[in-house]
Amino acid sequence: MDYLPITIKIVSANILIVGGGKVATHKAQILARFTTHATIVAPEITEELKALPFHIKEKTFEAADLDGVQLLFVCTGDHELNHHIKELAAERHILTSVCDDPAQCDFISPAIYRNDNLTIAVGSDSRDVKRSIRVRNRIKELIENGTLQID
Ligand SMILES: C[C@@]1(CC(=O)O)C2=NC(=C\c3[nH]c(c(CCC(=O)O)c3CC(=O)O)Cc3[nH]c(c(CC(=O)O)c3CCC(=O)O)/C=C3\N/C(=C\2)[C@@H](CCC(=O)O)[C@]3(C)CC(=O)O)/[C@H]1CCC(=O)O
Ligand SMILES: NC(=O)c1ccc[n+]([C@@H]2O[C@H](COP(=O)([O-])OP(=O)(O)OC[C@H]3O[C@@H](n4cnc5c(N)ncnc54)[C@H](O)[C@@H]3O)[C@@H](O)[C@H]2O)c1
Repeated sequence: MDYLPITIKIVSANILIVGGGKVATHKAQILARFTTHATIVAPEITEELKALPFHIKEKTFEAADLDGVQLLFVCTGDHELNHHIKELAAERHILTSVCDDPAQCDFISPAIYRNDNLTIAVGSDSRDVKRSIRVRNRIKELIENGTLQID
């Protein structure tokens, strides 16, 4: 077991997503359920991502974009670039998740079910993300059809 499940207070954290494609959009949509305070940097950014209440920097990533960042999602489609950004972030001790390389992740995003203040987060230590999503969906269904009581 390499990963400790914890919940992090992010309301005033400096969060950066590098990348503006399918995966970055997906991560940002989940993030937007928890905060309005994040920055996106990428030369091409989807319309769905631009519609979120985040700070958009439509440009190529530079090392200076990491200044002051506390939590980083590296989500470009370029494996080498992702690796390079992770190295820059490590020098700066920034907690980083790399979308295409679980072994490089300092943290991993679980599949989340949220009901008021109750959060159920399902993870597989990065081994089988489809299983995490499947189990989260089953729990959600059991709660929503009344089979699993949470009150
Ligand atoms: C749960 C969720 C949370 C979130 O993202 O916030 C999440 N991935 C989600 C979606 C999703 N991921 C993938 C597909 C396409 C599946 C398909 O092919 O059909 C979809 C579905 C979609 O996009 O709809 C594929 C995929 N995922 C990773 C890789 C790279 C690799 O493993 O090498 C590849 C393969 C790329 C490839 O090979 O092409 C990596 C990671 N994905 C994780 C989390 C972490 C492990 C969590 C755990 O411990 O289980 C980890 C390790 C790192 C991280 O990202 O934190 C979120 C669901 C949110 C929700 O439903 O609410
Ligand atoms: N972690 C996950 O949940 C998950 C899920 C599915 C896929 N993936 C992996 O994620 C990766 C990204 O996939 P995608 O579909 O989002 O790719 P994509 O091609 O849709 O998007 C790539 C993004 O990277 C940006 N980019 C490229 N060069 C850049 C630079 N120099 N600076 C800043 N941004 C730059 C582009 O502008 C674009 O917005 C793939 O390797 C895929 O295997 C991860």
